[in-house]
Amino acid sequence: MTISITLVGATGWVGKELVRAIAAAPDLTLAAAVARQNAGQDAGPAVGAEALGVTLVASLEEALATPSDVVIDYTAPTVVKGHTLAAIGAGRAVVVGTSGMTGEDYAEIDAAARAAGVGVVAAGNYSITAALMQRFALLAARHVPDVEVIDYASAKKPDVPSGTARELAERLSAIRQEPTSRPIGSLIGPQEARGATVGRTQVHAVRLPGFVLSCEVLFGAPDERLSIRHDAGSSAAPYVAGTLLAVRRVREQPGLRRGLDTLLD
Ligand SMILES: NC(=O)C1=CN([C@@H]2O[C@H](COP(=O)(O)OP(=O)(O)OC[C@H]3O[C@@H](n4cnc5c(N)ncnc54)[C@H](O)[C@@H]3O)[C@@H](O)[C@H]2O)C=CC1
Ligand SMILES: O=C(O)C1=N[C@H](C(=O)O)C[C@H](O)C1
Repeated sequence: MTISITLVGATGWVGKELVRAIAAAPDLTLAAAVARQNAGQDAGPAVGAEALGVTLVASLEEALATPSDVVIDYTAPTVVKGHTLAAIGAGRAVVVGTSGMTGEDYAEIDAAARAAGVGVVAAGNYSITAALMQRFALLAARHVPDVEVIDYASAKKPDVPSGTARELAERLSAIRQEPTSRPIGSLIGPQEARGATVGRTQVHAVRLPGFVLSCEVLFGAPDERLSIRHDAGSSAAPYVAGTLLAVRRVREQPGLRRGLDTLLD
C-alpha cells in the first residue's frame, strides 16, 4: 500500500520539487494537487515532468473530494492555518511546510488534530542540517542562559520572523534559563532595537537581497561566545527529504509534532 498525498501549492518553488520526488518514490502516490493558475492541467508537465494522470485543481476544497492519507501544504502564510484546519476536518493527516503561524495557532491545530484523531507535523525548516542546528541549539540552551536569534532572508520574503527562526525561538524559550541582559523595558532608546520577543527569546530579522534563508543562534557567556548557523542555498532540494520523512511518519500518533528534529531519532 502506498501513502496517498494531496499537495497544496504544487507548482510553487518547493511544491514543484515535491511533485517530482513523490512521482519517483515507490511508496508514495500523488492523489490530488492544487495549483490555482494551472488548474485543469496534468500535474507532471506543469512542473516540467512526465504526465502523471493527476489533474491540478484550483482549491484545497476541491482536492479534498479525492481521498488521500496526507495533505502537504507549501502555500502562503495567509492561508496555511485555514488549509490545515480544513484538512484535519476532512480526517487527513497534515504536513505543514508553510511559515507564518504563531504558537497560539499551533496550539489550536494541536487541539483540533487530537479531537479528530489525526497527526500533524509542522517544521519551520525541513532541511536535515537546519534540524541539526535546532537540535544543537536546544542542547546549548540547557547550559547557557543568554541566547538570541538572527533571522536572515530575502528582501521579498512576506513573513517575519521566518518559520525557521520562529520555531527555534519558541522552542528555546521553553527550555532556557533567565538571561542576564538588562530587561528591555529598562533600556534607554528605542526598544525595537532589541528585536522582537518571540516566546521569551529576542529575534532580529534582516531582509536583504542575496539571502535565501539563514539563521544564526548566538549564545553569550562571560568572555566567550558560541554561534550556530544554518545557511540555505538557492534550490528547494534540501526541504524535500525532510518533508517526505514527515509524510511517512505523520500518521504514527494523533496531535501536533513540531520540528523535524522530533522525527530524527
Ligand atoms: N518548512 C520549510 O522547510 C520551508 C518552508 N517554506 C515556506 O513554504 C511556503 C511556500 O514557499 P515557496 O514554495 O517558496 O513559495 P511559492 O510562492 O514559490 O509557492 C507557493 C505556491 O502556493 C500557491 N498558493 C498560494 N495561496 C494558495 C491558495 N490559497 N491555494 C492554493 N495555492 C496557493 C502559490 O500560487 C504558489 O504556487 C512559504 O511560507 C515559505 O516560507 C519554504 C521552504 C522551506
Ligand atoms: O520563504 C522561504 O524561502 C523559506 N522559508 C522558510 C522559513 O520561513 O523558515 C525556510 C526556507 O529556508 C526558505
